[in-house]
Amino acid sequence: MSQTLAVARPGLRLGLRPESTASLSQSEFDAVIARWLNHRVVPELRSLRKFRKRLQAIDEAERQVGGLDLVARNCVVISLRESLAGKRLETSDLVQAFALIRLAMEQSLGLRLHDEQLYAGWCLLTGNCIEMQTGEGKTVTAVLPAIVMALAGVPVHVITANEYLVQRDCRELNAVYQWFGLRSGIVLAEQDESERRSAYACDIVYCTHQQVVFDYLRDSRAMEKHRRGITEKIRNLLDVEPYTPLLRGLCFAIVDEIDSVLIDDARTPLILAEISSSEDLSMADAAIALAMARGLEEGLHYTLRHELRQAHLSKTGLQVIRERTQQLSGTWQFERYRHERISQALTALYLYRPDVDYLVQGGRVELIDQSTGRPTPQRRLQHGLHRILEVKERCNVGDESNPVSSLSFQRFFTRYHRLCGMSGTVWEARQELHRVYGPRVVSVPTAQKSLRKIIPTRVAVSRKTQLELVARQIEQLRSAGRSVLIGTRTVQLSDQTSQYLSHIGIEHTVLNARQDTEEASVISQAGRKAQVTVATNMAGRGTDIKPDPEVIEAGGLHVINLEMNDSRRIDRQLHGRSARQGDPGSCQDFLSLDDELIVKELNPLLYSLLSILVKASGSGSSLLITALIRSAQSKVERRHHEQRLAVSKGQTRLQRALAIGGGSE
Ligand SMILES: Nc1ncnc2c1ncn2[C@@H]1O[C@H](COP(=O)(O)OP(=O)(O)OP(=O)(O)O)[C@@H](O)[C@H]1O
Repeated sequence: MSQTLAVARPGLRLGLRPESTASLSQSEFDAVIARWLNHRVVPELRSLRKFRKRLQAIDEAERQVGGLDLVARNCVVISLRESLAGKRLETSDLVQAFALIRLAMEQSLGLRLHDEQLYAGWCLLTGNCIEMQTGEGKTVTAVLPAIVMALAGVPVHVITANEYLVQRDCRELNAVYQWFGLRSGIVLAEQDESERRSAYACDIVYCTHQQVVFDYLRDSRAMEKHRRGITEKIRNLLDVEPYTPLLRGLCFAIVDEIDSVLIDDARTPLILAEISSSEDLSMADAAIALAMARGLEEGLHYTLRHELRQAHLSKTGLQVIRERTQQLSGTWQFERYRHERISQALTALYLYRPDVDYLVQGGRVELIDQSTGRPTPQRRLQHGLHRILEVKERCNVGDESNPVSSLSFQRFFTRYHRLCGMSGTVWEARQELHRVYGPRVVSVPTAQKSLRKIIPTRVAVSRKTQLELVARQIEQLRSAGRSVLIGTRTVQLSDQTSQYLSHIGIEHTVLNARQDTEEASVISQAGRKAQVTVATNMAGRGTDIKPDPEVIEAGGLHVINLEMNDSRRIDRQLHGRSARQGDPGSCQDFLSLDDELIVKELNPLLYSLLSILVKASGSGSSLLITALIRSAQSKVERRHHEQRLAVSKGQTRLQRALAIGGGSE
């Protein structure tokens, strides 16, 4: 059986599955997948009311299997496995699978799945995306479709937003998978090829979207090289081992935090860097471009468009550069290259800031993901910009790393046979998600009424006033016995806040892209009595802060958001760290007029109006203040939406061009 690539043969998207890693033959495997991934197989029940009948059946099945001893129960699991992987698929099998999973969860984790979670699990199985409020237990819900699919022999990818969640979720849920005799594995950036290979060979793999896309690109590259080598092989009659891909096909993916992964992160394609030297900018050229750019004057030689992160050279600017590069040889003599390099150098100098847009760590420039607050070491800016940033920050990385392949998330995720996902904040993005990726969003009701108290947004006249007022609030909350989480968008503000709190003697812990080694322990302590945690969005999405019983008694965790995020969804994720699973808690956006996003996005007239309102209210709140702030945020949301569209279109064009040229990726 030959190995095929999804890219090369769009009809055969299972092509990356190697024979050696599965017990089924290819045709059996395809039949299972096709049957499983056919929408008609699992009846869609898009309301909890319609699902009630099925819930009764699950309860009944659970009562029956609950009374069995270990041996009898294992026999039930084995026959279910055979049945799920067999010729016909019965709804009764699914009911039994759900009943067994609920039982397994209770026995191994001491946690009983709510009816709402069972309903959400069913929706996932049918290829939908579910919106469940933050803290309602999506992580454990994903186990339902993961186990059903894995028992049926379908390789499952559980994809989440960061490696902290990858490790946490797999570790916490491993006992349930073992209950069914299934193997789960994790893929991390630091792993070598053999570790990745054994992780992908597991029934259920936890990984980030970056890792799975990189591995897919690597497989594609390796197989392309192998394919090209065939003629040579035949010519020389050499017997060379075929390349075995890491991935076992793109079959079924459950994407946790789906709006972060498929929406927020889809503005830039992922780039695979490899050793080669001709295409990217050399260190020497980057240094020349920077030196030239430093000698130019804003307004006269160039203009900056902050919102688009672009620098534009004026006619005078172009003329000056032409004169100054006359002595240089090579590509410097081409107008287009000169223009592009100097524009990129201006962008690197004035539109990318350390500790806000990137970190300099271990002699490398690492971009900070604005929605998660985490460094993204494998992401590189295109067209030489990353190299210029490295030279700007005096990183001596050499000329070794060059981009060779790129793939947008839009293209990658639509290659899965079935894609489903979950998030607490996906409703706003439902249309884009459906249009671009396919799944529809189903809203799942909460198991218990949310007790989260949302305090109206306040805006302080300056950063200084903001920190003073927030510090006062922290004192009050601490003396009331509550715990406090202070959220910032940038590493810079988290450092500034931490310095201020230290200065006035408020004890606290910090979690940001620079101080991320203690992540698990910072999170585990964040719910303690009088505990103050200052964190970037690293402590946002997905993080489960468990307040101590005495903190819950005192009113739970209070979240203060100091900086507006690029989208309301990210703000809401931060709020969602409070009041989880029916506990009390509260949250507030406490912004400042100095907030970069407000300053940049509001037009001068509206900004003046906002300043007047804020000053008149004494750093307070009003509906009009909130509306003005939201309008600035909506502007960014619209722009990002357009950027995602541009990435999609760009990749489609590239793909068409390659198809004409006969390329595969
Ligand atoms: N059925 C249940 N019974 C009791 N506790 C549960 C149940 N389901 C989940 N939990 C607990 O609720 C907490 C929150 O779960 P989880 O982190 O999965 O929520 P989430 O919906 O993914 O939140 P977020 O949207 O913030 O990521 C966890 O501590 C989990 O153990």
